Amino acid sequence: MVLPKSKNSVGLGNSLMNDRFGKNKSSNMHRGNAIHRTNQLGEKYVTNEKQEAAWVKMRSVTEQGALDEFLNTAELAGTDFTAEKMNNVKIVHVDQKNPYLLSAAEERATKKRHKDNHNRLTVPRRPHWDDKTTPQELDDRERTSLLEWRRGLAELQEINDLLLTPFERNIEVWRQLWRVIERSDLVVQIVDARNPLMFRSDDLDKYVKEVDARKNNLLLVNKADMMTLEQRQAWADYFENEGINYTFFSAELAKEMNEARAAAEESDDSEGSYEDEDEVEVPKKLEPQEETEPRDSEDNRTRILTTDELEALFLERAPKIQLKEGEAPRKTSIGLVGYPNVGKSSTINALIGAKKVSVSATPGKTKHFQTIHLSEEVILCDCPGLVFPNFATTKAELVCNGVLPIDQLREFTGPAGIVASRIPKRFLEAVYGMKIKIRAQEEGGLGVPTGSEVLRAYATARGFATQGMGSPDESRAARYILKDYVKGKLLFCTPPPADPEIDALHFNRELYDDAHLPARRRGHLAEMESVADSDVNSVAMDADEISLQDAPLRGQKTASIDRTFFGRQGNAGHLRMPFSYQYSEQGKKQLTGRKQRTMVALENDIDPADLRRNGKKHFKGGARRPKGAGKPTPLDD
Ligand SMILES: Nc1nc2c(ncn2[C@@H]2O[C@H](COP(=O)(O)OP(=O)(O)OP(=O)(O)O)[C@@H](O)[C@H]2O)c(=O)[nH]1
Repeated sequence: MVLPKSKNSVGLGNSLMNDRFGKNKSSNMHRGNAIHRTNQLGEKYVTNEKQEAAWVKMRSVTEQGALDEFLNTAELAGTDFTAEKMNNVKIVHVDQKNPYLLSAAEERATKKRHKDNHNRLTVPRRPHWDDKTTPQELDDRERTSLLEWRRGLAELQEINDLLLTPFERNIEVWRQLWRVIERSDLVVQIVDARNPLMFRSDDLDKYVKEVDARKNNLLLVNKADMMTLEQRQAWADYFENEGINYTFFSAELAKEMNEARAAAEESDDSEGSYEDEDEVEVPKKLEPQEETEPRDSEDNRTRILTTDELEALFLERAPKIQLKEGEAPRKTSIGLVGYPNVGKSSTINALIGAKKVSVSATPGKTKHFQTIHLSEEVILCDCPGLVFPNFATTKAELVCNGVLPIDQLREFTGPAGIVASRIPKRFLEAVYGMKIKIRAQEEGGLGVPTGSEVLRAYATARGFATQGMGSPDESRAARYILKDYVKGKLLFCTPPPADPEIDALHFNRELYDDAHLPARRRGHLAEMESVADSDVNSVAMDADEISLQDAPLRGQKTASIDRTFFGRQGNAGHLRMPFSYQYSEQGKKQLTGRKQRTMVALENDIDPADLRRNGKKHFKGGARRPKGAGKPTPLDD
């Protein structure tokens, strides 16, 4: 499937059209200096040097239309070309099975092909250069190297009929990565805990060692607050078996801890009242922790580090700096790389203890290589978020992993099918206050909802209707549900590879209990499970019974639907993240019960996942103030 082309898409195709048909014609004619290049056949040719704004050059290019892809490759190669009209349109027959998803057997076969071709998933290397290399020569070599790399991946994709992530194609972004690697003593790959291998490039680890064998790698499994202890244990086993240097971290928890610290400090001065978000009792004052008890090795394998511990780990894992004679002392350089949205900015924000980089759910915010002086010893190098080449089973999988954007989605049945198969029906019903009507097993149903059944139920419960026919607007429902899934409001963590395979539903079973529901919806899961389906039907909405034609009544209907479902304490809102972050300068000063508990949990060695389940119990008898809670580290510059 070719995604709709962005209005802002750049590329030679657009430029040619503009040149030819006059748009910006006069400016294009004077746009750049002539550059003399030589292609691989030794033929000389002249190009105009592009003089684009820095932000245009750094724009991430991941998916290109066929023409742009072709022209861009030609541009990189500096070749002339002729176009040929191709006629390779695939027709997909829609039958019972969702054509956008794989059957279990197909998935196994695809994964085997992934394994067989895994070593072909490389990152582009920066070509060799030395003092004698001119900038022009280096530029040419870099382009040639990138071109060869792209050709290799295109071949891999076509010959083996494999689907790849929409990997970064912009040479400027790769140049940033090359610089970050060259500069760093320790390269930290940040990945999303929900699917660490999807976001990891093991070839990047190899490349780091190729650049300089003394450099080290660290895999930072961020968003670990979304995992259960058992899940962290399983992944720790896997990483250890594979010899991967890893650690668990949660930028979200760390941020809450920073905020809680700052607020606790303020509360020392004034007897402030805390805003408690739920019914859990929160101690008014945190007492200093007497001493830190030694942690056992199991705990070290799976614990989620605090920011202080993470900084210490960086220094521990980075090689000792060996200065050459006459060389001035320098700080240890830590390079942070990863896909967009894995939480690089959040990790850096948590580390510096103050908001310096904007945090956003939109991919591709960090677009320039930045250095941040974290302390007297550590300097962080933040690389733009970039998608590494990796295999994917389906585009639907890429959407669910947040790698393909939801807003540009045209085919939503595949991703919705994945959500429906992963998140238990009862849990979806309890989260959204809806009844999912599924096809009876005797009529060919599988006992679990299809994506469409979930979407219809959601659209009906929210009053989303299509224009004209007024049927449930599944496409609109899909956008909401998929965004909730990508954000982690509907949680699913991929198990590590194992033989025999770990059952994913069992692996995730602890994520669908009452404690993972929004506070005001707790209790409904148990209630629902105890009520027979027929009884539930009498209070819940039924996709076939509710008319969605009456647009002005939609809001009222939605509210009344949810009230019916949830009784008097009904809540039509969305599930709140257990550790959702609402940043504001003022917000920092408002210590909430939840944030205070997070800090206390981390400082008192309580598993944050456990904390959510048994919140109140942990705080009986009072909690203590963390030792060494201090102000954030000041920046050098
Ligand atoms: N639950 C949870 N969410 C997190 C964590 N870290 C980051 N997030 C969320 O993930 C989203 C992306 O975080 P960012 O820090 O902007 O990601 P990034 O990698 O810097 O993204 P780019 O700037 O696009 O490269 C935000 O919505 C964060 O709130 C975490 O540890 N736990």
